[in-house]
Amino acid sequence: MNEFAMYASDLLDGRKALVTGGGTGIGKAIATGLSMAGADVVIAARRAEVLDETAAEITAMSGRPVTTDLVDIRDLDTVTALAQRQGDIDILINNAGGQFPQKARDFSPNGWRTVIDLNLNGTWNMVQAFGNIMLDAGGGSICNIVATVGRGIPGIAHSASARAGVVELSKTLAYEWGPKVRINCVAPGQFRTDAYDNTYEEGVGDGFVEQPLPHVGHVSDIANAAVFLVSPTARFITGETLYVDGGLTVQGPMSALPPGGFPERNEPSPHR
Ligand SMILES: CCCCCCCCCCC/C=C/C(=O)SCCNC(=O)CCNC(=O)[C@H](O)C(C)(C)COP(=O)(O)OP(=O)(O)OC[C@H]1O[C@@H](n2cnc3c(N)ncnc32)[C@H](O)[C@@H]1OP(=O)(O)O
Ligand SMILES: NC(=O)C1=CN([C@@H]2O[C@H](COP(=O)(O)OP(=O)(O)OC[C@H]3O[C@@H](n4cnc5c(N)ncnc54)[C@H](OP(=O)(O)O)[C@@H]3O)[C@@H](O)[C@H]2O)C=CC1
Repeated sequence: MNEFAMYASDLLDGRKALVTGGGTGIGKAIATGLSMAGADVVIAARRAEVLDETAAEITAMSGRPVTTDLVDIRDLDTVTALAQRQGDIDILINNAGGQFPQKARDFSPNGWRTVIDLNLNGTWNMVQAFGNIMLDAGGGSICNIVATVGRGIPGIAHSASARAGVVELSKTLAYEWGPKVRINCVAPGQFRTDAYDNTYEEGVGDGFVEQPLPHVGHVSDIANAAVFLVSPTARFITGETLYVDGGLTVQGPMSALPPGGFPERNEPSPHR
């Protein structure tokens, strides 16, 4: 079974889709899913060589050309320039993002700002630039890739705050942009991408056996959720966040620091 071919190959025929961070990991999987479903896909990020390699790989699988373009979502000038080049999209996937794990008490002012700037302001830059064009053109669909917010995510308080902001932004714009632009989020649980493995210490997230579906997700699980949400199949869904997390947010360990990363949790409460 091809896990990226869960939909009809003409589901998104005639639609143009842009995926930020589409060269690697989850973004690459979403771009693959969109291309397999018949969309004309553009992948955009900062590293041209990575994008070019991925575009060729996707084309080899789907048989459809994939375009690459450059953007730094934190840099509004590059976002505006991208919107001028690729503004005729029907579908926008805001997947570019990331963070570093650290206890909140140790965040430097610049560390906090950097993660907020990437995940909240960067996503906003893209949403406004392309959303405005979609509104003028008559419509479109946006999907923001966030994280499993709602229970708190110890170890990445900056990113959890930014992602919660994106969820609330999406709900708000679902109303403001209502009849024309649908906007939803996908919240991934734990996905062992290269970036994940390079960022988190061994053992982090190993408690997934305690979640209802006790295994790590496959990136195609996110791709299939995102393709569904931006497709006409989800035409009556907007302002929603779809958790693709094996039930982690229902029951499971939510810390992005290694086991024992919060030794102060073992101290008795002063009950102040
Ligand atoms: C995972 C746990 C599983 C349990 C279940 C929990 C539920 C799920 C939780 C969600 C898990 C999310 C997973 C993923 O996102 S996987 C993909 C992961 N990969 C990444 O996120 C990599 C991307 N990260 C980065 O590129 C960088 O971290 C950054 C976002 C900061 C951007 O880098 P940039 O080069 O622009 O920034 P600088 O290096 O200039 O740094 C700016 C300031 O930030 C401070 N900083 C940077 N890295 C660290 C660090 N590792 N520790 C502490 N501080 C850091 C840096 O020092 C700068 O501040 P100062 O100027 O004050 O020094
Ligand atoms: N893997 C997981 O378990 C989870 C992941 N997520 C989120 O899902 C998304 C994808 O994660 P994943 O695939 O694992 O990680 P990756 O690091 O592989 O994906 C991030 C992508 O975003 C691009 N990117 C980063 N910063 C910028 C920027 N400033 N402008 C444009 N593009 C940028 C990167 O490309 P380039 O460097 O070339 O710009 C990269 O392709 C991220 O937002 C991540 O935080 C959320 C929860 C869990």
